[in-house]
Amino acid sequence: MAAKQHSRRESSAMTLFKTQSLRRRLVLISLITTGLTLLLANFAYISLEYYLAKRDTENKLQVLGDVISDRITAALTFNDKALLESNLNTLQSDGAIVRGCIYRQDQTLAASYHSKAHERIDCPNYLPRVDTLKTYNFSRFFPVTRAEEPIGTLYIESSRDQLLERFFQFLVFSIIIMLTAFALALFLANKLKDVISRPMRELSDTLTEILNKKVYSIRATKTNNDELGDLVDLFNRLLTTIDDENQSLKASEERFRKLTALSPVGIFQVDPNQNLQYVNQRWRDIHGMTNDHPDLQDWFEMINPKDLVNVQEAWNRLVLDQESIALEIRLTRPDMAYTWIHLMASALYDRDGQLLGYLGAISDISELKAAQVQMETLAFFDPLTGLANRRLFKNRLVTSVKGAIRSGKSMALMFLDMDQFKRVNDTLGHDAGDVLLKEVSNRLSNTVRENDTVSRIGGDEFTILLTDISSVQDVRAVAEKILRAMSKPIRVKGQDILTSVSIGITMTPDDSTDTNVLMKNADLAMYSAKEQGRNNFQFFSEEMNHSILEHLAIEKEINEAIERNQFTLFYQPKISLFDYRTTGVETLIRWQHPDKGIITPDNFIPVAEETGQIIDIGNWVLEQACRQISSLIRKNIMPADAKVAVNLSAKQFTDPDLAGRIRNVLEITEIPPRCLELEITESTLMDDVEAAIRIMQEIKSTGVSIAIDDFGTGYSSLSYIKRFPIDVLKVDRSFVMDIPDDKNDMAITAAVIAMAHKLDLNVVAEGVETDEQLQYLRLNNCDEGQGYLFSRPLSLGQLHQYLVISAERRSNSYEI
Ligand SMILES: Nc1nc2c(ncn2[C@@H]2O[C@H](COP(=O)(O)O[C@H]3[C@@H](O)[C@H](n4cnc5c(=O)[nH]c(N)nc54)O[C@@H]3COP(=O)(O)O)[C@@H](O)[C@H]2O)c(=O)[nH]1
Repeated sequence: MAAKQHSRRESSAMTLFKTQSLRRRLVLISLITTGLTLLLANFAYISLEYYLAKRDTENKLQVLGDVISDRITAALTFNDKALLESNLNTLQSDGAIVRGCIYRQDQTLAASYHSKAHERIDCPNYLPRVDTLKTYNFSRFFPVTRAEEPIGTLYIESSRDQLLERFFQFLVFSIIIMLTAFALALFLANKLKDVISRPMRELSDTLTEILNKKVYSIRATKTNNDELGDLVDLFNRLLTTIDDENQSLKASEERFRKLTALSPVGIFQVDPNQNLQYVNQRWRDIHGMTNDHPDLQDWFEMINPKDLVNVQEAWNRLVLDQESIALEIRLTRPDMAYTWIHLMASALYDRDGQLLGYLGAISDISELKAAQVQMETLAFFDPLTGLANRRLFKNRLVTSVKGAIRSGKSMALMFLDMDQFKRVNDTLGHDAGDVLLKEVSNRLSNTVRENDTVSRIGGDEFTILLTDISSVQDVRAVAEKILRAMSKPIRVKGQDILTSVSIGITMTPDDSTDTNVLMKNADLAMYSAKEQGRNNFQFFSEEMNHSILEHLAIEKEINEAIERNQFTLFYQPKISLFDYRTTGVETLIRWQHPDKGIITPDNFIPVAEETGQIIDIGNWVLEQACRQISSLIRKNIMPADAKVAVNLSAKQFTDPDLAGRIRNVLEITEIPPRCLELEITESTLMDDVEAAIRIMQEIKSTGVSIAIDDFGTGYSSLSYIKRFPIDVLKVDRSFVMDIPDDKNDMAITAAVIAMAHKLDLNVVAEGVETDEQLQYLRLNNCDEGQGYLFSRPLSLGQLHQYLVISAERRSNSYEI
């Protein structure tokens, strides 16, 4: 308990001490240290003094006692009081001796002495016992002996007063010294205060000033070069560091403010208690808020109810798990404007990882969303016709097939391709083409039910999905309805245009349930409809697939034929209808198949055209024909002004290397450019008239001639023919073959010849087989003819022979 009280007192004293100013504590410590040191020193000194004085007195008593006891032996034996007293009186020499007493052996007083200063202190009549002797003086008993026989006792008592007086004097002296030392300590402590406490005070004042003024450029003054000076240096360095950091913090804060002010993004900060702490102007603009201190609750109230749950969940993740969040939110602003925003936010920590709040950025994505909607519309709908596009069609096809499988009903897929759309586009322009497409789209949409999907999947290609089909008859009825709808003329740019479509139809699940297969089926059926003469519909059949397989087999075989040099060239002469000279030859390829014999080009050129193999084949034909005919010309077997005509396929015609290739062939085969003529079908040229003109100009720049092949079948307009840089026009065999039976064809043939002459073109009639045809052509001034009447296509050897014979006949003036 006492210990507890003691320790409590001690701790409260310590607390009191610790709360004192440093200066006071320094003074206290100095005084306590000085006081304790002096006290201890004085105590030690006094104790030593006392001990030494006591020892001196005792020694002195011993000496006196020994001397006197020795001297008084006889006097005591004889009880000579006077002598005894005389001996005792020697004690007078020592002022400190209080009394001296001599006792006989029977312990009675024999003689006594006392100092004058202690008259009242007499010797007791009997020898006092040591334990009963009550005196604060020093005293001692000495036995008096004679022949070692005790005969009495000497008692001497010395006063302590002198000792005490000396002690007292010393104490007074010590106190004076202590007080002086205290004063000195106080003085030194004050000095120490100046040395230690003042710089500290100054540091503290500087710090207070910095804190009050918030000016971190203030520095403490260094007055000492000691440890305190070092402390001031360190303090100033610390201030410099703080100042630097403060400056950089200010700069970064300024940057942040400027950035946020200029930011196209709305920036906000929320404190850990979820109060909106800061928002920039852009944030206010996006939210249409003018309030200086917007409230987070107000912001939450702007959120579209459809997004509220999402936002709450994300917000909880942010504030509870400190997870970063990013989400798109719809807001209704105070001015009722509907806004889409993109919000990103994450927790903000200080350097020590203490949560400062949440920082976020908001951008207005309303325009982006609108564009997205527009893009989605564009992504799924054809902008011209408003019909579903290929992508939406494919989605619907997948869904419809699944629906058909589920419901057990049938679905029909129609693939429609407009007949001759390209011609309208090329002749009347793209605006007209657009009008046509829109009208066709309308008619198609009006022909089917609302549940059915009409799509425009390419330029002039459409698809129709007919769902819930009960019988093939229903599909047939729809296809017929479409053909009927298309048969009415469409008014475009003041002209009535007649258009038609070719329709391929496939059914699910009967034909397939695979959407890709269905697409392929419908496509095949559509091509079949085209082949059947257009403006009709065809249902898919397995035979169509077989023709595809056959197609693939041919493709493979063509590759082998190229590798194994199975192609050969035949030449069909062209004859002048004025003098029956051979004006040239048309090169016609043949395939010498090892198993199937000679295969004519109609059976492999279309496949080679589709697969692109025609480029290699065509290049080979061009080079080989030029080489062979050049050789015949050089040998004078072929007339020097005769031409070799080479057919160019559509793919070859659009090959960007064509002109270069021609130049190269002319060079390596050494055939004069005027001896080479390229035949390009009318339909190839009409695919893209402007491009065709450009390519033909390039071809013409090589010096070779161009002939339009199969003229009359490609629906070309006279205005284009006028612009084509061509030399020859070949009237298609289909017009010649019905001469003289078909008056129309005859009239067309005559008109074409006349028109070609007006355009300064040479006219060649194809497929001349009969004399009547020849006569009619001659009558109409057709320049040249080509056909079985003159010669079938000939091998090189046969041509050689033919030319030799013709030359001979000519020299014999033979005429047909
Ligand atoms: N791109 C290339 N096409 C070529 C090449 N070689 C030929 N062809 C084209 O193939 C088509 C068929 O040609 P082909 O079987 O050789 O038939 C030609 C003649 O044999 C045939 N002809 C000629 N005269 C008559 C005739 O009096 N009666 C009749 N029934 N047929 C006749 O006509 C074909 C030539 O026609 P054209 O080319 O229109 O002048 C054919 O389109 C060839 O062009 C080639 O190397 N590359």
